[in-house]
Amino acid sequence: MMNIVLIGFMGSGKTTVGRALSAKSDMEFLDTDALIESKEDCKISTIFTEKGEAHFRALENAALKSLAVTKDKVISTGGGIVSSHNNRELLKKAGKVIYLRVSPETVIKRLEGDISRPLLMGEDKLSRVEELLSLRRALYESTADRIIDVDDLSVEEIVDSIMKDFT
Ligand SMILES: Nc1ncnc2c1ncn2[C@@H]1O[C@H](COP(=O)(O)OP(=O)(O)OP(=O)(O)O)[C@@H](O)[C@H]1O
Ligand SMILES: O=C(O)C1=C[C@@H](O)[C@@H](O)[C@H](O)C1
Ligand SMILES: [Mg+2]
Repeated sequence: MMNIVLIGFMGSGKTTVGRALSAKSDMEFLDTDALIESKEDCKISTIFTEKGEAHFRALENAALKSLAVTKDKVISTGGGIVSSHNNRELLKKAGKVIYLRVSPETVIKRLEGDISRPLLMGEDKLSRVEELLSLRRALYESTADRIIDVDDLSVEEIVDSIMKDFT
């Protein structure tokens, strides 16, 4: 089977849902953020502070390219991966793309106290999330084969909803 690729904003649950989907479906799990951290042997927050966002985006594009040749995997992505046109093309080629759509309020609730997401570190997080989402919303939607509104769904419900498409 082709890959299942999860996209969506920070805190939408791509990593959490991807891992649970992998466990339930017996498909291997890959996460672009985790691939970058292990290849660079460095936390994403450190890559951002020491090398900058542009460098991180180059690493992310390379990670995604390396996944384009895989199959039968569950692939979770970084929240900003849709920002580049090349990435959007690679995502569509990589497999069935599922957008986990989340509201800004849910993002804030889920990531309260989190310090691992460098783009959400300053004051007034809600405005920051709304601003980033307004730049990305259309990109997530146009890249996705399917959209799931996840605000009111448990991880298990999301996993089951995705698996229904493949049985
Ligand atoms: N459906 C859900 N219901 C409740 N909590 C959830 C749900 N999905 C994810 N979470 C929680 O939200 C937090 C963020 O989830 P996760 O790290 O999977 O997001 P992500 O989309 O991978 O974010 P990023 O883009 O930054 O990698 C975690 O604490 C996770 O347990
Ligand atoms: O939304 C984003 O731009 C990001 C999301 C995370 O998954 C990481 O890829 C990184 O923190 C950047
Ligand atoms: Mg993640």
